Amino acid sequence: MKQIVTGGQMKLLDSYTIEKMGIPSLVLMERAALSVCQALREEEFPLEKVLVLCGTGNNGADGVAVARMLHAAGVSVDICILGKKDHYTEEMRKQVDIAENYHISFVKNAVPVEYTTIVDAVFGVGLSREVGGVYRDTIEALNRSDAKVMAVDIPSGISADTGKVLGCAVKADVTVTFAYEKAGLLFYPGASYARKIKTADIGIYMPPQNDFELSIQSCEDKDLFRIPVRKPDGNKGTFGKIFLAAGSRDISGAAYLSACAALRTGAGMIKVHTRQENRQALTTMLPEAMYSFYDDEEIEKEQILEGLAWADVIGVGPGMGTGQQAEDILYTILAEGRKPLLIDADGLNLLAGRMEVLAQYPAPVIVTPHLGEFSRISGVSVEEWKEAPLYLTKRFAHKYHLTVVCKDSRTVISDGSEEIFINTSGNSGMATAGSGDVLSGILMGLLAQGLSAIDAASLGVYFHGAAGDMAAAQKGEYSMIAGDIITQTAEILKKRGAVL
Ligand SMILES: NC(=O)C1=CN([C@@H]2O[C@H](COP(=O)(O)OP(=O)(O)OC[C@H]3O[C@@H](n4cnc5c(N)ncnc54)[C@H](OP(=O)(O)O)[C@@H]3O)[C@@H](O)[C@H]2O)[C@@H](O)CC1
Ligand SMILES: [K+]
Repeated sequence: MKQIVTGGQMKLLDSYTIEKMGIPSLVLMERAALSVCQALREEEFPLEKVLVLCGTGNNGADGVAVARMLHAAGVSVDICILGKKDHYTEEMRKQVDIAENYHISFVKNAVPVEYTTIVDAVFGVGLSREVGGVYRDTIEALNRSDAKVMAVDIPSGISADTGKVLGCAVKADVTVTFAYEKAGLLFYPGASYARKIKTADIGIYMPPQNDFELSIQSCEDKDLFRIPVRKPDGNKGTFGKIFLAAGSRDISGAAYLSACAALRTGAGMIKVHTRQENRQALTTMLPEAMYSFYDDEEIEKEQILEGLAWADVIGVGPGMGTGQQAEDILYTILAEGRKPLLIDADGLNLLAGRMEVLAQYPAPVIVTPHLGEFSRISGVSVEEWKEAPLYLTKRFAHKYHLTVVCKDSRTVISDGSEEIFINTSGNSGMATAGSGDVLSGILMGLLAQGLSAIDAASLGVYFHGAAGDMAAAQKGEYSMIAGDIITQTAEILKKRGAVL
Protein backbone atom coordinates (compact mmCIF):
# COMPACT_ATOMS: atom_id res chain seq x y z
CA MET A 1 0.00 0.00 0.00
CA LYS A 2 1.32 3.41 -0.92
CA GLN A 3 0.66 6.53 1.15
CA ILE A 4 -0.63 9.46 -0.91
CA VAL A 5 -0.88 13.03 0.40
CA THR A 6 -2.69 16.26 -0.35
CA GLY A 7 -0.77 19.50 -0.73
CA GLY A 8 -1.79 20.62 2.75
CA GLN A 9 -0.65 17.34 4.30
CA MET A 10 2.72 17.60 2.54
CA LYS A 11 3.23 21.09 3.94
CA LEU A 12 2.47 19.77 7.45
CA LEU A 13 4.98 16.95 6.99
CA ASP A 14 7.63 19.41 5.73
CA SER A 15 7.13 21.64 8.78
CA TYR A 16 7.05 18.69 11.18
CA THR A 17 10.35 17.37 9.80
CA ILE A 18 11.96 20.80 10.02
CA GLU A 19 10.55 22.07 13.30
CA LYS A 20 9.98 18.94 15.41
CA MET A 21 12.69 16.65 14.03
CA GLY A 22 15.23 19.42 13.50
CA ILE A 23 16.30 18.70 9.93
CA PRO A 24 17.10 22.08 8.37
CA SER A 25 14.88 23.09 5.48
CA LEU A 26 17.92 23.62 3.24
CA VAL A 27 19.04 20.04 3.87
CA LEU A 28 15.69 18.72 2.61
CA MET A 29 15.96 21.04 -0.34
CA GLU A 30 19.47 19.86 -1.18
CA ARG A 31 18.24 16.26 -1.26
CA ALA A 32 15.24 17.32 -3.36
CA ALA A 33 17.49 19.07 -5.89
CA LEU A 34 19.92 16.13 -6.00
CA SER A 35 17.05 13.75 -6.77
CA VAL A 36 15.94 15.97 -9.67
CA CYS A 37 19.49 16.04 -11.10
CA GLN A 38 19.71 12.27 -10.75
CA ALA A 39 16.38 11.84 -12.58
CA LEU A 40 17.56 14.15 -15.39
CA ARG A 41 20.45 11.78 -15.96
CA GLU A 42 18.52 8.53 -15.48
CA GLU A 43 15.84 9.65 -17.90
CA GLU A 44 18.48 10.81 -20.37
CA PHE A 45 17.29 14.39 -20.69
CA PRO A 46 19.23 16.34 -23.38
CA LEU A 47 21.32 18.69 -21.23
CA GLU A 48 22.93 20.76 -24.03
CA LYS A 49 21.10 23.91 -22.91
CA VAL A 50 18.94 23.91 -19.79
CA LEU A 51 16.47 26.50 -18.53
CA VAL A 52 15.28 26.37 -14.94
CA LEU A 53 12.04 28.30 -14.55
CA CYS A 54 11.45 29.31 -10.95
CA GLY A 55 8.67 30.84 -8.87
CA THR A 56 9.31 32.80 -5.70
CA GLY A 57 8.41 30.04 -3.20
CA ASN A 58 10.30 26.96 -2.11
CA ASN A 59 9.51 25.13 -5.35
CA GLY A 60 11.46 27.90 -7.04
CA ALA A 61 14.21 27.52 -4.44
CA ASP A 62 14.46 23.81 -5.35
CA GLY A 63 14.86 24.91 -8.96
CA VAL A 64 17.69 27.34 -8.18
CA ALA A 65 19.49 24.55 -6.29
CA VAL A 66 19.04 22.22 -9.31
CA ALA A 67 20.54 24.91 -11.56
CA ARG A 68 23.51 25.27 -9.24
CA MET A 69 24.17 21.52 -9.27
CA LEU A 70 23.92 21.33 -13.07
CA HIS A 71 26.20 24.36 -13.40
CA ALA A 72 28.76 22.75 -11.09
CA ALA A 73 28.64 19.66 -13.30
CA GLY A 74 29.51 21.75 -16.36
CA VAL A 75 26.02 21.99 -17.88
CA SER A 76 25.05 25.26 -19.61
CA VAL A 77 22.10 26.48 -17.55
CA ASP A 78 20.03 29.65 -17.25
CA ILE A 79 17.73 30.55 -14.36
CA CYS A 80 14.60 32.57 -15.01
CA ILE A 81 12.63 33.73 -11.97
CA LEU A 82 8.99 34.70 -12.40
CA GLY A 83 7.65 36.99 -9.70
CA LYS A 84 8.96 39.73 -7.51
CA LYS A 85 11.97 39.64 -5.20
CA ASP A 86 9.95 40.80 -2.21
CA HIS A 87 7.87 37.60 -2.48
CA TYR A 88 10.90 35.32 -2.11
CA THR A 89 10.78 32.84 0.76
CA GLU A 90 13.81 32.81 3.05
CA GLU A 91 15.07 29.64 1.34
CA MET A 92 14.62 31.21 -2.09
CA ARG A 93 16.67 34.26 -1.04
CA LYS A 94 19.39 31.95 0.23
CA GLN A 95 19.44 29.79 -2.91
CA VAL A 96 19.63 32.88 -5.14
CA ASP A 97 22.55 34.25 -3.08
CA ILE A 98 24.39 30.95 -3.47
CA ALA A 99 23.67 30.80 -7.22
CA GLU A 100 25.02 34.34 -7.60
CA ASN A 101 28.21 33.31 -5.83
CA TYR A 102 28.59 30.63 -8.49
CA HIS A 103 28.00 33.24 -11.23
CA ILE A 104 25.16 31.29 -12.74
CA SER A 105 23.36 33.09 -15.55
CA PHE A 106 20.03 34.69 -14.64
CA VAL A 107 17.80 35.67 -17.57
CA LYS A 108 14.75 37.93 -17.43
CA ASN A 109 12.65 36.94 -20.40
CA ALA A 110 13.50 33.37 -21.25
CA VAL A 111 12.59 32.06 -24.70
CA PRO A 112 11.69 28.38 -24.13
CA VAL A 113 12.37 27.28 -27.73
CA GLU A 114 16.08 28.04 -27.21
CA TYR A 115 16.50 25.20 -24.69
CA THR A 116 16.80 21.42 -24.94
CA THR A 117 15.57 20.81 -21.38
CA ILE A 118 13.36 22.92 -19.15
CA VAL A 119 13.06 22.32 -15.42
CA ASP A 120 9.70 23.54 -14.14
CA ALA A 121 10.03 24.90 -10.61
CA VAL A 122 7.38 27.63 -10.75
CA PHE A 123 4.77 26.26 -8.32
CA GLY A 124 4.73 23.20 -6.12
CA VAL A 125 2.27 22.32 -3.39
CA GLY A 126 1.93 26.02 -2.55
CA LEU A 127 -0.14 26.83 -5.66
CA SER A 128 -3.12 28.62 -4.20
CA ARG A 129 -5.11 30.16 -7.06
CA GLU A 130 -5.63 30.31 -10.82
CA VAL A 131 -2.49 30.92 -12.86
CA GLY A 132 -2.58 34.13 -14.91
CA GLY A 133 -0.48 36.97 -16.30
CA VAL A 134 3.21 36.41 -16.96
CA TYR A 135 3.02 32.97 -15.33
CA ARG A 136 0.39 31.85 -17.80
CA ASP A 137 2.22 33.33 -20.81
CA THR A 138 5.47 31.62 -19.82
CA ILE A 139 3.86 28.23 -19.14
CA GLU A 140 2.06 28.36 -22.49
CA ALA A 141 5.33 29.20 -24.28
CA LEU A 142 7.02 26.33 -22.44
CA ASN A 143 4.28 23.92 -23.58
CA ARG A 144 4.75 25.07 -27.19
CA SER A 145 8.51 24.44 -27.16
CA ASP A 146 10.14 21.14 -28.14
CA ALA A 147 12.24 21.03 -24.99
CA LYS A 148 11.97 18.01 -22.74
CA VAL A 149 10.32 19.06 -19.48
CA MET A 150 11.04 17.91 -15.94
CA ALA A 151 8.53 19.05 -13.30
CA VAL A 152 9.79 19.60 -9.78
CA ASP A 153 7.38 18.05 -7.25
CA ILE A 154 4.25 18.64 -9.39
CA PRO A 155 3.67 20.26 -12.79
CA SER A 156 3.08 23.96 -12.11
CA GLY A 157 -0.61 24.82 -12.41
CA ILE A 158 -1.92 21.41 -11.27
CA SER A 159 -3.83 21.33 -7.99
CA ALA A 160 -2.00 18.96 -5.64
CA ASP A 161 -5.35 17.86 -4.17
CA THR A 162 -7.60 17.27 -7.17
CA GLY A 163 -5.41 17.11 -10.29
CA LYS A 164 -7.35 20.01 -11.78
CA VAL A 165 -5.64 22.53 -14.05
CA LEU A 166 -5.83 25.92 -12.34
CA GLY A 167 -5.90 28.19 -15.38
CA CYS A 168 -3.05 26.52 -17.23
CA ALA A 169 -0.37 23.98 -16.38
CA VAL A 170 3.00 22.67 -17.46
CA LYS A 171 2.97 19.49 -19.56
CA ALA A 172 5.88 17.50 -18.20
CA ASP A 173 7.63 14.44 -19.55
CA VAL A 174 8.79 13.37 -16.11
CA THR A 175 7.80 14.59 -12.65
CA VAL A 176 10.02 14.05 -9.64
CA THR A 177 7.82 14.30 -6.59
CA PHE A 178 9.16 14.49 -3.06
CA ALA A 179 8.49 11.99 -0.29
CA TYR A 180 4.94 10.98 -1.28
CA GLU A 181 2.88 11.13 -4.45
CA LYS A 182 0.39 13.97 -4.28
CA ALA A 183 -3.27 13.12 -4.95
CA GLY A 184 -3.23 15.63 -7.82
CA LEU A 185 -0.61 13.53 -9.61
CA LEU A 186 -2.98 10.55 -9.63
CA PHE A 187 -6.27 12.22 -10.56
CA TYR A 188 -6.82 13.31 -14.15
CA PRO A 189 -6.00 15.60 -15.83
CA GLY A 190 -3.03 16.03 -13.43
CA ALA A 191 -1.85 12.49 -14.17
CA SER A 192 -1.54 13.28 -17.90
CA TYR A 193 0.37 16.51 -17.19
CA ALA A 194 2.80 14.71 -14.85
CA ARG A 195 3.32 11.76 -17.27
CA LYS A 196 6.05 9.61 -15.70
CA ILE A 197 6.23 10.02 -11.91
CA LYS A 198 9.33 9.33 -9.85
CA THR A 199 9.07 9.56 -6.07
CA ALA A 200 12.23 10.67 -4.28
CA ASP A 201 12.99 10.08 -0.62
CA ILE A 202 14.29 13.41 0.70
CA GLY A 203 14.15 12.56 4.41
CA ILE A 204 10.62 13.71 5.25
CA TYR A 205 9.39 12.28 8.56
CA MET A 206 5.88 10.87 8.89
CA PRO A 207 4.85 10.99 12.57
CA PRO A 208 3.16 7.75 13.71
CA GLN A 209 0.28 9.84 15.05
CA ASN A 210 -0.88 12.53 12.72
CA ASP A 211 -4.04 14.61 12.75
CA PHE A 212 -4.85 14.06 9.09
CA GLU A 213 -8.57 14.02 8.41
CA LEU A 214 -7.85 11.63 5.55
CA SER A 215 -5.19 8.99 5.22
CA ILE A 216 -5.01 8.42 1.47
CA GLN A 217 -3.83 5.02 0.27
CA SER A 218 -3.24 3.44 -3.10
CA CYS A 219 -2.92 -0.33 -3.69
CA GLU A 220 0.10 -1.79 -5.47
CA ASP A 221 0.80 -5.17 -7.09
CA LYS A 222 2.12 -6.58 -3.85
CA ASP A 223 -1.26 -5.98 -2.20
CA LEU A 224 -2.73 -8.68 -4.45
CA PHE A 225 -1.10 -11.10 -2.04
CA ARG A 226 -3.70 -10.11 0.50
CA ILE A 227 -6.29 -12.08 -1.48
CA PRO A 228 -6.96 -14.94 0.94
CA VAL A 229 -4.85 -18.05 0.69
CA ARG A 230 -6.86 -21.06 -0.51
CA LYS A 231 -7.27 -23.64 2.18
CA PRO A 232 -6.10 -27.00 0.80
CA ASP A 233 -8.83 -28.82 2.73
CA GLY A 234 -11.56 -26.31 1.82
CA ASN A 235 -14.85 -27.26 0.18
CA LYS A 236 -17.31 -25.21 -1.86
CA GLY A 237 -18.79 -23.82 1.32
CA THR A 238 -15.39 -22.66 2.61
CA PHE A 239 -14.97 -20.29 -0.31
CA GLY A 240 -18.36 -18.70 0.09
CA LYS A 241 -21.84 -18.78 -1.38
CA ILE A 242 -23.28 -15.86 -3.31
CA PHE A 243 -26.89 -15.05 -4.07
CA LEU A 244 -27.08 -12.63 -7.01
CA ALA A 245 -30.26 -11.00 -8.31
CA ALA A 246 -29.40 -9.84 -11.83
CA GLY A 247 -30.64 -9.62 -15.41
CA SER A 248 -34.08 -8.79 -16.73
CA ARG A 249 -36.31 -9.94 -19.59
CA ASP A 250 -33.95 -11.17 -22.33
CA ILE A 251 -31.03 -9.35 -20.74
CA SER A 252 -28.59 -11.92 -19.49
CA GLY A 253 -25.12 -10.51 -20.32
CA ALA A 254 -24.60 -8.54 -17.11
CA ALA A 255 -25.72 -11.45 -14.94
CA TYR A 256 -23.39 -13.78 -16.84
CA LEU A 257 -20.33 -11.50 -16.56
CA SER A 258 -20.88 -10.77 -12.90
CA ALA A 259 -21.49 -14.39 -11.91
CA CYS A 260 -18.61 -15.66 -14.03
CA ALA A 261 -16.20 -13.09 -12.53
CA ALA A 262 -17.29 -14.06 -9.00
CA LEU A 263 -16.56 -17.74 -9.68
CA ARG A 264 -13.27 -16.96 -11.45
CA THR A 265 -12.23 -14.88 -8.43
CA GLY A 266 -12.59 -17.98 -6.33
CA ALA A 267 -16.08 -17.95 -4.81
CA GLY A 268 -17.31 -21.46 -4.00
CA MET A 269 -20.88 -21.21 -5.31
CA ILE A 270 -23.20 -18.69 -6.86
CA LYS A 271 -26.96 -18.76 -7.34
CA VAL A 272 -28.39 -16.30 -9.85
CA HIS A 273 -31.99 -15.15 -9.48
CA THR A 274 -33.12 -13.90 -12.89
CA ARG A 275 -35.95 -13.80 -15.44
CA GLN A 276 -37.28 -17.00 -16.95
CA GLU A 277 -36.34 -15.84 -20.48
CA ASN A 278 -32.63 -16.00 -19.55
CA ARG A 279 -32.77 -19.66 -18.61
CA GLN A 280 -31.39 -21.11 -21.80
CA ALA A 281 -28.70 -18.52 -22.39
CA LEU A 282 -27.37 -18.55 -18.84
CA THR A 283 -27.47 -22.28 -18.19
CA THR A 284 -25.63 -22.79 -21.48
CA MET A 285 -23.02 -20.07 -20.95
CA LEU A 286 -22.46 -20.71 -17.26
CA PRO A 287 -23.58 -24.17 -16.18
CA GLU A 288 -21.32 -23.84 -13.11
CA ALA A 289 -23.80 -21.44 -11.48
CA MET A 290 -27.11 -22.37 -9.87
CA TYR A 291 -30.27 -20.55 -10.82
CA SER A 292 -33.73 -19.60 -9.72
CA PHE A 293 -36.11 -17.98 -12.19
CA TYR A 294 -39.10 -15.70 -12.05
CA ASP A 295 -41.62 -14.68 -14.70
CA ASP A 296 -44.34 -12.10 -15.33
CA GLU A 297 -46.53 -13.49 -12.60
CA GLU A 298 -44.32 -12.98 -9.59
CA ILE A 299 -40.76 -12.45 -8.42
CA GLU A 300 -40.73 -15.79 -6.52
CA LYS A 301 -40.29 -14.28 -3.07
CA GLU A 302 -39.94 -17.70 -1.44
CA GLN A 303 -36.98 -18.48 -3.66
CA ILE A 304 -35.38 -15.14 -2.84
CA LEU A 305 -35.79 -15.76 0.91
CA GLU A 306 -34.28 -19.21 0.49
CA GLY A 307 -31.34 -17.72 -1.44
CA LEU A 308 -30.79 -15.04 1.18
CA ALA A 309 -30.76 -17.59 4.00
CA TRP A 310 -28.36 -19.87 2.10
CA ALA A 311 -25.86 -17.25 0.95
CA ASP A 312 -22.82 -15.71 2.67
CA VAL A 313 -22.87 -12.72 0.32
CA ILE A 314 -25.70 -11.03 -1.57
CA GLY A 315 -25.51 -9.06 -4.81
CA VAL A 316 -28.19 -7.11 -6.61
CA GLY A 317 -28.38 -4.93 -9.67
CA PRO A 318 -26.42 -5.93 -12.77
CA GLY A 319 -28.68 -5.72 -15.83
CA MET A 320 -31.78 -5.84 -13.64
CA GLY A 321 -33.57 -2.82 -15.09
CA THR A 322 -35.54 -0.36 -13.01
CA GLY A 323 -39.04 -1.81 -13.47
CA GLN A 324 -41.48 -2.81 -10.74
CA GLN A 325 -40.14 -6.36 -10.45
CA ALA A 326 -36.56 -5.12 -10.04
CA GLU A 327 -37.76 -2.75 -7.34
CA ASP A 328 -39.67 -5.51 -5.54
CA ILE A 329 -36.61 -7.77 -5.58
CA LEU A 330 -34.33 -5.02 -4.30
CA TYR A 331 -36.66 -4.10 -1.45
CA THR A 332 -37.18 -7.76 -0.52
CA ILE A 333 -33.41 -8.11 -0.25
CA LEU A 334 -33.08 -4.92 1.78
CA ALA A 335 -35.82 -6.04 4.16
CA GLU A 336 -34.81 -9.67 4.54
CA GLY A 337 -31.07 -9.85 3.80
CA ARG A 338 -28.69 -10.36 6.73
CA LYS A 339 -25.37 -10.83 4.93
CA PRO A 340 -22.85 -8.45 3.30
CA LEU A 341 -24.57 -6.88 0.32
CA LEU A 342 -23.29 -5.41 -2.94
CA ILE A 343 -25.57 -3.06 -4.87
CA ASP A 344 -24.60 -2.15 -8.41
CA ALA A 345 -25.96 -0.51 -11.56
CA ASP A 346 -29.77 -0.55 -11.76
CA GLY A 347 -29.96 -1.41 -8.07
CA LEU A 348 -28.44 2.02 -7.41
CA ASN A 349 -30.75 3.81 -9.82
CA LEU A 350 -33.67 2.33 -7.90
CA LEU A 351 -32.28 3.70 -4.67
CA ALA A 352 -31.87 7.31 -5.85
CA GLY A 353 -33.66 9.62 -3.45
CA ARG A 354 -34.27 6.82 -0.94
CA MET A 355 -30.79 6.15 0.38
CA GLU A 356 -31.97 6.23 3.99
CA VAL A 357 -33.52 2.75 3.54
CA LEU A 358 -29.97 1.39 3.66
CA ALA A 359 -29.49 2.59 7.23
CA GLN A 360 -31.54 -0.34 8.55
CA TYR A 361 -29.55 -3.00 6.72
CA PRO A 362 -27.92 -5.21 9.36
CA ALA A 363 -24.65 -6.07 7.52
CA PRO A 364 -22.01 -4.20 5.50
CA VAL A 365 -23.18 -2.73 2.19
CA ILE A 366 -20.94 -1.93 -0.80
CA VAL A 367 -22.27 0.33 -3.53
CA THR A 368 -20.42 0.69 -6.84
CA PRO A 369 -21.76 3.76 -8.65
CA HIS A 370 -19.99 5.31 -11.60
CA LEU A 371 -19.70 9.05 -11.26
CA GLY A 372 -23.09 9.70 -12.93
CA GLU A 373 -24.82 7.24 -10.61
CA PHE A 374 -22.96 8.68 -7.63
CA SER A 375 -24.30 12.06 -8.59
CA ARG A 376 -27.86 10.70 -8.73
CA ILE A 377 -27.74 8.91 -5.38
CA SER A 378 -25.78 11.57 -3.50
CA GLY A 379 -27.12 14.79 -5.00
CA VAL A 380 -23.49 15.93 -5.55
CA SER A 381 -22.93 17.11 -9.14
CA VAL A 382 -20.07 15.69 -11.20
CA GLU A 383 -18.41 19.14 -11.22
CA GLU A 384 -18.65 19.39 -7.42
CA TRP A 385 -17.17 15.92 -7.02
CA LYS A 386 -14.20 16.85 -9.22
CA GLU A 387 -13.47 19.76 -6.86
CA ALA A 388 -13.22 17.52 -3.78
CA PRO A 389 -13.41 13.83 -4.78
CA LEU A 390 -11.92 12.44 -1.58
CA TYR A 391 -13.89 14.52 0.86
CA LEU A 392 -17.24 14.10 -0.93
CA THR A 393 -16.89 10.34 -1.33
CA LYS A 394 -15.98 9.98 2.33
CA ARG A 395 -18.83 12.21 3.45
CA PHE A 396 -21.39 10.18 1.50
CA ALA A 397 -20.00 6.84 2.76
CA HIS A 398 -20.04 8.13 6.32
CA LYS A 399 -23.56 9.52 6.10
CA TYR A 400 -25.12 6.23 4.96
CA HIS A 401 -22.68 3.78 6.63
CA LEU A 402 -21.64 2.35 3.28
CA THR A 403 -18.51 1.27 1.50
CA VAL A 404 -18.60 3.41 -1.62
CA VAL A 405 -16.71 2.58 -4.79
CA CYS A 406 -17.06 5.75 -6.86
CA LYS A 407 -15.97 4.66 -10.34
CA ASP A 408 -14.13 7.11 -12.53
CA SER A 409 -10.80 7.18 -14.39
CA ARG A 410 -9.40 7.15 -10.85
CA THR A 411 -11.87 5.28 -8.70
CA VAL A 412 -12.18 6.48 -5.10
CA ILE A 413 -13.09 3.98 -2.37
CA SER A 414 -14.24 4.94 1.12
CA ASP A 415 -16.09 3.37 4.02
CA GLY A 416 -16.45 6.73 5.74
CA SER A 417 -13.42 6.25 8.01
CA GLU A 418 -10.30 8.39 7.66
CA GLU A 419 -8.59 5.78 5.47
CA ILE A 420 -9.54 6.38 1.83
CA PHE A 421 -8.25 4.81 -1.39
CA ILE A 422 -7.45 6.11 -4.86
CA ASN A 423 -7.09 3.38 -7.46
CA THR A 424 -4.33 3.70 -10.04
CA SER A 425 -4.62 0.47 -12.04
CA GLY A 426 -6.67 0.20 -15.23
CA ASN A 427 -6.89 1.96 -18.58
CA SER A 428 -9.35 3.51 -21.02
CA GLY A 429 -10.01 0.12 -22.64
CA MET A 430 -11.97 -0.75 -19.52
CA ALA A 431 -14.60 1.83 -20.41
CA THR A 432 -16.39 -0.97 -22.26
CA ALA A 433 -19.78 -2.62 -21.82
CA GLY A 434 -19.84 -5.13 -18.99
CA SER A 435 -16.64 -3.97 -17.29
CA GLY A 436 -18.64 -2.79 -14.25
CA ASP A 437 -20.43 -6.15 -14.05
CA VAL A 438 -17.06 -7.89 -13.93
CA LEU A 439 -16.03 -5.58 -11.10
CA SER A 440 -19.16 -6.38 -9.10
CA GLY A 441 -18.44 -10.09 -9.58
CA ILE A 442 -14.86 -9.69 -8.38
CA LEU A 443 -15.97 -7.79 -5.27
CA MET A 444 -18.57 -10.46 -4.42
CA GLY A 445 -15.95 -13.16 -4.98
CA LEU A 446 -13.57 -11.47 -2.52
CA LEU A 447 -16.34 -10.86 0.05
CA ALA A 448 -17.31 -14.52 -0.26
CA GLN A 449 -13.75 -15.53 0.62
CA GLY A 450 -13.88 -13.54 3.81
CA LEU A 451 -12.44 -10.11 3.08
CA SER A 452 -14.02 -7.17 4.88
CA ALA A 453 -16.06 -4.75 2.78
CA ILE A 454 -13.31 -2.11 2.59
CA ASP A 455 -10.59 -4.68 1.82
CA ALA A 456 -12.71 -6.38 -0.84
CA ALA A 457 -13.55 -3.02 -2.39
CA SER A 458 -10.08 -1.44 -2.37
CA LEU A 459 -8.25 -4.60 -3.37
CA GLY A 460 -10.95 -5.73 -5.81
CA VAL A 461 -10.89 -2.45 -7.72
CA TYR A 462 -7.12 -2.66 -8.01
CA PHE A 463 -7.31 -6.31 -9.05
CA HIS A 464 -9.94 -5.49 -11.70
CA GLY A 465 -7.74 -2.69 -13.07
CA ALA A 466 -4.63 -4.88 -13.06
CA ALA A 467 -6.51 -7.57 -15.02
CA GLY A 468 -7.71 -4.81 -17.37
CA ASP A 469 -4.11 -3.68 -17.90
CA MET A 470 -3.13 -7.22 -18.82
CA ALA A 471 -6.11 -7.48 -21.18
CA ALA A 472 -5.03 -4.21 -22.82
CA ALA A 473 -1.48 -5.52 -23.20
CA GLN A 474 -2.87 -8.52 -25.08
CA LYS A 475 -5.78 -7.12 -27.04
CA GLY A 476 -5.15 -3.38 -27.01
CA GLU A 477 -7.28 -0.69 -25.38
CA TYR A 478 -9.53 -0.42 -28.46
CA SER A 479 -10.40 -4.07 -28.80
CA MET A 480 -10.43 -5.53 -25.30
CA ILE A 481 -13.86 -6.49 -24.01
CA ALA A 482 -15.17 -7.28 -20.53
CA GLY A 483 -14.70 -11.03 -20.96
CA ASP A 484 -10.96 -10.45 -21.50
CA ILE A 485 -10.77 -8.87 -18.05
CA ILE A 486 -12.21 -12.07 -16.54
CA THR A 487 -9.66 -14.16 -18.46
CA GLN A 488 -6.80 -12.07 -17.06
CA THR A 489 -8.26 -12.22 -13.56
CA ALA A 490 -7.62 -15.94 -13.76
CA GLU A 491 -4.04 -15.34 -14.93
CA ILE A 492 -3.29 -13.08 -11.96
CA LEU A 493 -4.76 -15.54 -9.48
CA LYS A 494 -2.80 -18.37 -11.09
CA LYS A 495 0.42 -16.47 -10.36
CA ARG A 496 -0.78 -15.70 -6.85
CA GLY A 497 -1.45 -19.43 -6.31
CA ALA A 498 1.96 -20.40 -7.69
CA VAL A 499 3.75 -18.26 -5.10
CA LEU A 500 2.21 -20.17 -2.19
N1 LIG B 1 11.49 23.31 3.36
C1 LIG B 1 10.38 22.98 2.73
O1 LIG B 1 9.28 23.36 3.12
C2 LIG B 1 10.54 22.20 1.52
C3 LIG B 1 9.76 22.47 0.39
N2 LIG B 1 10.01 21.86 -0.77
C4 LIG B 1 9.49 22.42 -2.01
O2 LIG B 1 8.71 23.57 -1.74
C5 LIG B 1 7.45 23.49 -2.38
C6 LIG B 1 6.43 24.20 -1.58
O3 LIG B 1 6.91 25.48 -1.40
P1 LIG B 1 5.96 26.69 -0.97
O4 LIG B 1 5.11 26.26 0.14
O5 LIG B 1 6.86 27.82 -0.72
O6 LIG B 1 5.05 26.91 -2.21
P2 LIG B 1 5.34 26.95 -3.79
O7 LIG B 1 4.78 25.73 -4.37
O8 LIG B 1 6.74 27.28 -4.07
O9 LIG B 1 4.42 28.16 -4.28
C7 LIG B 1 4.20 29.27 -3.46
C8 LIG B 1 4.54 30.52 -4.20
O10 LIG B 1 3.76 30.62 -5.35
C9 LIG B 1 2.94 31.80 -5.27
N3 LIG B 1 1.68 31.46 -5.89
C10 LIG B 1 0.82 30.47 -5.58
N4 LIG B 1 -0.17 30.39 -6.49
C11 LIG B 1 0.09 31.36 -7.41
C12 LIG B 1 -0.55 31.77 -8.62
N5 LIG B 1 -1.64 31.14 -9.07
N6 LIG B 1 -0.02 32.78 -9.30
C13 LIG B 1 1.07 33.42 -8.87
N7 LIG B 1 1.73 33.07 -7.74
C14 LIG B 1 1.24 32.05 -7.04
C15 LIG B 1 2.90 32.19 -3.85
O11 LIG B 1 2.79 33.56 -3.85
P3 LIG B 1 1.90 34.34 -2.79
O12 LIG B 1 0.62 33.53 -2.62
O13 LIG B 1 2.71 34.35 -1.57
O14 LIG B 1 1.67 35.63 -3.42
C16 LIG B 1 4.26 31.70 -3.37
O15 LIG B 1 5.26 32.66 -3.68
C17 LIG B 1 7.21 22.02 -2.56
O16 LIG B 1 6.34 21.76 -3.63
C18 LIG B 1 8.61 21.51 -2.80
O17 LIG B 1 8.94 21.67 -4.16
C19 LIG B 1 11.03 20.83 -0.86
O18 LIG B 1 12.22 21.46 -1.24
C20 LIG B 1 11.26 20.15 0.46
C21 LIG B 1 11.56 21.13 1.54
K1 LIG C 1 6.68 22.58 -10.31
